[in-house]
Amino acid sequence: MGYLGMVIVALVVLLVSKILQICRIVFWWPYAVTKTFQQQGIAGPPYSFLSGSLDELKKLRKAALQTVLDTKSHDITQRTGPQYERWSLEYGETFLYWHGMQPRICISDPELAKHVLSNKSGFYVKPKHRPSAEKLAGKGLSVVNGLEWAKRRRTVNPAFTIDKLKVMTRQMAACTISMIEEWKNQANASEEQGKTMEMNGEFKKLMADVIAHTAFGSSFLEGKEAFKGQIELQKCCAAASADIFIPGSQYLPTPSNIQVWKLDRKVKNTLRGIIESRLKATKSSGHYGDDLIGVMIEASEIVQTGSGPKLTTDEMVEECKTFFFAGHETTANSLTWTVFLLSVHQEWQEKLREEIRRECGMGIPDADMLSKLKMVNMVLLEALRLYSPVIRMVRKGSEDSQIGNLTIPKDICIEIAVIKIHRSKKYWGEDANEFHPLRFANGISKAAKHPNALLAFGFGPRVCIGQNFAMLAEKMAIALILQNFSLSLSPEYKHAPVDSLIMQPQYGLPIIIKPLS
Ligand code: HEM
Repeated sequence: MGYLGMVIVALVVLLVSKILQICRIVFWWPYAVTKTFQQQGIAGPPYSFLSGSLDELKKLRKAALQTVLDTKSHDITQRTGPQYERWSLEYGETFLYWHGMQPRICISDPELAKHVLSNKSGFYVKPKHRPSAEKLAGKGLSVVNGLEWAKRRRTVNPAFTIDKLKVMTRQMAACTISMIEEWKNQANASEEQGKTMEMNGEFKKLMADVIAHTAFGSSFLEGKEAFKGQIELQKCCAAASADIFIPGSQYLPTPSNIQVWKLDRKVKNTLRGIIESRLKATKSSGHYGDDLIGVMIEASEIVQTGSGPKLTTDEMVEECKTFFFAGHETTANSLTWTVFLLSVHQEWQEKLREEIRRECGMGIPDADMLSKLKMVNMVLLEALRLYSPVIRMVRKGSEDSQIGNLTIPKDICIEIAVIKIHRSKKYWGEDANEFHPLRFANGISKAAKHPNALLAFGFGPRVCIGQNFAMLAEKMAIALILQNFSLSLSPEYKHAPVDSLIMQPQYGLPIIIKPLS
């Protein structure tokens, strides 16, 4: 056989092995996975070629989006996670479905969730995001695994110490006061009795402001510019996440990819600019600053003395993106749902106002005063339970593993249905779908029949690093708002929570605000 013949044979062998590999993934793998779980008594919606269960999922979501719920009903799973209701009814509490080509075991038991999230044996890692989602969240703390994750967590942790949070509380107050002043101007200029404001938009602006100030200090204006780009990216990614993903398609110059590339470049360049000018300023002043980039630069400087983890400028850029991605929409929406609940349950609005006046008077609250607002805390937790911004968490076993009675082969994703755990009657009682903040009177671990039934901030080593920050920012906002305004739900409001990566009100939250004398 000549040289050309050998090349042709090699190419044919390569082609055949590739075809076999694709057939294995596309045909054999779904069959084998389904069989493995059937043998363990686990069923689920049937697998369709390439799209898995996504077509059915899309249909369920589309139908759910047409509905509007009763304002007083907090039983929202039918709208925000219709697949959980339908599939657990048809196939049982634990079921298998296909997120495209990716098999997912869906669990809704807090003990199983605890096992996965505590990750004691290091088995369960965060699965790789689709490339579009990676552009959004960055390749920062919330997505990396293993040693890289440990290094990032160690580096960013000092940004959330009590001392740093106290400094940040003052910035939170300043941002919230500027929002309140604007509301007062608008309410006073309004000829009606009370002014209608769309709260979800207001709280997104507020949280962008708070995070820009706490992350970038004096460079907050440039920071806000970067975040604007990231909000645009989020819209592109939310649209892409429901579609089938074809590996490699992210490199094709399609109009949506080109838009994502441009936005990503803009966000990164702006953040790089902020970090580089801070590096220069730090060299001349010797001060790092109390904000996130100050903390990260300080951590990188320690490196040069050889005793700590090094973070490059690009890694810092990724962490800034993560900080915004993980903290902005979550906190803004958590605040939105709290205000919604306080407008529906007027008696609680009164109770909180009394507590705020008692502990903080009419002055600007500080971190110590905020820590005394027990009832505000309970209401925030109940809002996080009923309207958890993060409705699911996903992990992947890097080895075969055992969860309860189930053997889960390596590479199968485990989806924790937070929304279902949060309203399980088995753990929360018959009033699981009702607003009852006093269930948290003795703390989170005593509120339900399982100490870890509240998973709004996750659990285990990867628990939300910003949870104290978020609770402080929310308490500050609630305290200042209730000191100054009474809130009632506008008749225009449509109760339509939607899962758009983060749970939010589909048509916003119009609230009538009346200044208090
Ligand atoms: C009410 C507001 C918030 C909610 C409900 C929330 C929820 C969560 C949840 C559920 C996780 C765990 C995800 C998982 O295990 O898969 C998480 C992780 C994370 N959160 Fe939050 N979060 C909030 C606010 C914030 C804020 C304000 C920040 C930053 C300022 C932040 C930064 C992060 C980061 C960096 C992670 C990843 C931690 C790691 O993987 O080590 N979050 N958050």
